[in-house]
Amino acid sequence: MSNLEVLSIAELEAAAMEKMDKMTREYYNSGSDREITLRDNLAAFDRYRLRPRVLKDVSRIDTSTQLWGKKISFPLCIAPAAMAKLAHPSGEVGISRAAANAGVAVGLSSFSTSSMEDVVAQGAGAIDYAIQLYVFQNRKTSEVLVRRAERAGFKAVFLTVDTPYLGRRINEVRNRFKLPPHLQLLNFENPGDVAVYSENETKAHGGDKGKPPAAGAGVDSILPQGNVNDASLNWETDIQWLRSITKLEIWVKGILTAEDTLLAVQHGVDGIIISNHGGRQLDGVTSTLDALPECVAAAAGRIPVHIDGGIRRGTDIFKALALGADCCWVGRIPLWGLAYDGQAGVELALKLLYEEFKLCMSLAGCKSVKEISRDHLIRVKTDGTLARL
Ligand SMILES: Cc1cc2nc3c(=O)[nH]c(=O)nc-3n(C[C@H](O)[C@H](O)[C@H](O)COP(=O)(O)O)c2cc1C
Ligand SMILES: CCCCC(=O)C(=O)O
Repeated sequence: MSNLEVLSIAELEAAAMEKMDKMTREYYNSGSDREITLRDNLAAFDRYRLRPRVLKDVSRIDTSTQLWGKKISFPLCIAPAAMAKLAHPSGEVGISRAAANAGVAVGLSSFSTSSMEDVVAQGAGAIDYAIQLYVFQNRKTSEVLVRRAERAGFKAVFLTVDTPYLGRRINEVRNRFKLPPHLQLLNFENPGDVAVYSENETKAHGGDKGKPPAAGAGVDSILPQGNVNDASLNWETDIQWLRSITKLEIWVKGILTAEDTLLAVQHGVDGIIISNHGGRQLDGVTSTLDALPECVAAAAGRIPVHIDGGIRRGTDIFKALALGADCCWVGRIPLWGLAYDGQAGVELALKLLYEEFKLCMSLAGCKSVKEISRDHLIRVKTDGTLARL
């Protein structure tokens, strides 16, 4: 496989699989429980076909769009995903360099294995960054992180709201997920913020294979007891709390309904990301593409609506835009790129997606992203017949 030329994201995924150890591969790729949502995120895109228009002079195509007042080369950015150095030593820095070369924005996980300052430095002002935020029981941990991101030049906070508790990913428990000792979570400053367990403590935390694993023996074992995600997070007080500690744009990541879209608008958030955490949280929730139309209708143009989950091809980006998304984000693909060939692998992934998207726009008769509309799609019903939107 590794000797073959990688010509699609599917081939990149296959090539990356050979490069990762079992713990990393399964941590990156899996979803929660039966993985119904993980699979449906991808399948949803196949429930639409394209309705191309012809004779539209597509000799010049503009794939670009705007995000945070800056041009991005096409509507596809890099979603925050934890611990990229499990894939490759260049980690989030490699991803950031690739994104800067491709002209797209980056979301950085709270749990990155490169420091936020190092990551932002790679963009040299050419691209923008969002810091993804987990709100911990010790709010000070989150506050310090946000203030540091503001100083480092991030443009937005992505408040992840689908994780009051982490979903149950069987692989993490079975593989006794643990951050290898040579890696560190570099966005945390105080020793008690994240847990670095000794061998004995790891056992006490569920690492003893002879015994059933303790609750929280998955990836959340990197958090110390007493400072896990704050499950009391709520609309009534916490957008306001976040607003009181930062001037950055506040985006809510993890919305799947019109009701929550309306609440996001009412609470003055700057944008939302339709997301189910890549099928890693509540299994059985709707695919993000299926959730998108009701959220777009509820937002009614008042705030930008972005989407992540299951995007693997240029045509997927096109379909999400046709259903009203302003921009798409990818989580696993950059990790696969990194595992395959470091920064160059991420660049390859972004190039493939860019070229596929551009070709799709051309062949569907769209000269600019603004021209992509619901009229370019038709839905495949369960009985196989087609229905206009
Ligand atoms: C290995 C991995 C780690 C992730 N870590 C985070 C994280 O730290 N914070 C967060 O908000 N989302 C996290 N996500 C979710 C992504 O931001 C995104 O929602 C998801 O990956 C999109 O689905 P896709 O992988 O199909 O593109 C993670 C996803 C993966 C696969
Ligand atoms: C405690 C780390 C959580 C990372 C994450 O969000 C994920 O694995 O999906």
